[in-house]
Amino acid sequence: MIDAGPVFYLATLAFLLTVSGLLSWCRKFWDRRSRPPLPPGPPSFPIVGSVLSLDDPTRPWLGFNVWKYTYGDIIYARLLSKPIVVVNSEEVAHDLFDLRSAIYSDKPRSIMHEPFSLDCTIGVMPYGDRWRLHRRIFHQPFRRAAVPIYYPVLLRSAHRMLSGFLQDPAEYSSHFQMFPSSFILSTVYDYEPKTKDDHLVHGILRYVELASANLGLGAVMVMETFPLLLRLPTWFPLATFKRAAVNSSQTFHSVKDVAFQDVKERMSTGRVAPCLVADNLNRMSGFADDIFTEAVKEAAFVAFGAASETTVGTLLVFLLAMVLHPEVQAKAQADIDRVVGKDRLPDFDDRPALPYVEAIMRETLRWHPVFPLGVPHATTTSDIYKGYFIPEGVTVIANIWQAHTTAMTHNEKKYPSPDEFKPERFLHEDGSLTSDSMSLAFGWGRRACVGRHIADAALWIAIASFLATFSVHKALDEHGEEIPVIPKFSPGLTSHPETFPCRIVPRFQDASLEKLMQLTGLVAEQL
Ligand code: HEM
Repeated sequence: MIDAGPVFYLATLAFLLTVSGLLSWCRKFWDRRSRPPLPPGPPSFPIVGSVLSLDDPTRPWLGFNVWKYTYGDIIYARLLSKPIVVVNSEEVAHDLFDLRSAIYSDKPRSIMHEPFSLDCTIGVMPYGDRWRLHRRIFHQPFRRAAVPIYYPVLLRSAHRMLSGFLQDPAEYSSHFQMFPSSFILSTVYDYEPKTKDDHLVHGILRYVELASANLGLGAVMVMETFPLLLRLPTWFPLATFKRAAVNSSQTFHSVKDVAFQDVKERMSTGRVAPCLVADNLNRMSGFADDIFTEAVKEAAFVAFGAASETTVGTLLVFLLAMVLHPEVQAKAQADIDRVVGKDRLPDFDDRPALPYVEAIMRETLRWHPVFPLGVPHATTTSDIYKGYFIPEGVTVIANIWQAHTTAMTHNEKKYPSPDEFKPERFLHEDGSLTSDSMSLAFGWGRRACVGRHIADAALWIAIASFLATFSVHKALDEHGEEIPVIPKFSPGLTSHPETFPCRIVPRFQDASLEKLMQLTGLVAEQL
């Protein structure tokens, strides 16, 4: 008779586990043998994956460029435990994200999203019905045809930014920051913040700071590797991360609810200009269900974060380029003076007559894109591309920076001398604009930036207004000598120039606030 004691059960369990382990290994082995190879890539080691092959893991795009010369335009690697596919050419990016968008429009999952309420933000939402709903909510107010409605708001926001430069030129970053804060809150909530200490700006910025301070690559990797850390109670001494998550999530929900409610109340008295919240609620004509209402609240809150860092970063790149290239600045200013004159400031009607200013904007987006690696996508199913196997669920990164810079290597005619700031590359010999509108900087396919039309209008008016009224020069030391500017860029998902010394000087006559008010038409309370 068989003794069915504990030893027997343990032995049977061990046997079954071994057999199932062997079967699963055999299946994986067979799958691997029967499918095409993965794209080539750097060696991968246990735990760290291919991280050691990157010279500077905080600026991975530089390492991806180096990989390109060995492994080509499509690379497979592992960053710690995350498998990634790096796309290193515009052609491959177009093939995958545009032409196969049904497969390449998902976003990588992370256990960090939900604790910080990032699961409510469209940019990292999985490809599916919830994302579609959010995308429609954004598309309605920010589609190309709707953007001219916001021209007055964009002009006002740009003019208020100019008054900031006049009053305190050294604080240029914070004036650039105020510009998107002002136009995005107007276009989303019909709300114009008066100062940078405004309660709504403050609340949203607080959330953005909390989330970005705690969601660095290192922290994410640690949490992904040891997910139990997320279960620590908030009172636990080492649970600072958990406390930050609770804090940021509370901020997210309370600020989004209050701001939304404010618009609804004003709508009931008919005092709301066109904006994301009102347009979407009007579209539902009183039939908005809870899911839709919540999605509008979330999308409205998220718009600020999406618009703010990208717009500020791009304007900082513009300012840096002007300091380094006074000849470009002077040429643009001569054009503006000729077309607009000195008695008024540029407006959107002047845009077609100012191709050189347009070319400066495109070159700014090309020279140093704020998303050097775009925003990563993921695959919904496996795929085979150019004979390589692309696994399901893999993170797919478009090396936008690479697509810009090494276009020289692959297409000498497109962006020769890519490190140089040359707006002329976007102009024909007769001075008219080429068809290259630098759409690359806004991503690809179904997940491409849904705010790109308003971003385009905002960047243009900010650049044109600045050049019309101010010049930026290198700062001077105590001997009157120019202080050299050595460009340094921040690491991270978004990258922008670190603060640099410069002198911003007015170029309009009687450079006073009164004169600026005359030129802009702003009244004292709007400054
Ligand atoms: C200089 C300005 C901007 C740049 C360079 C920029 C760039 C980008 C990029 C590269 C993406 C990711 C695309 C992808 O996943 O392939 C993105 C997504 C997005 N952008 Fe922008 N953006 C800018 C301004 C704005 C503005 C003003 C808004 C205003 C609402 C906005 C809203 C969004 C949203 C909601 C997404 C997520 C789209 C989705 O996942 O479906 N962006 N942007």
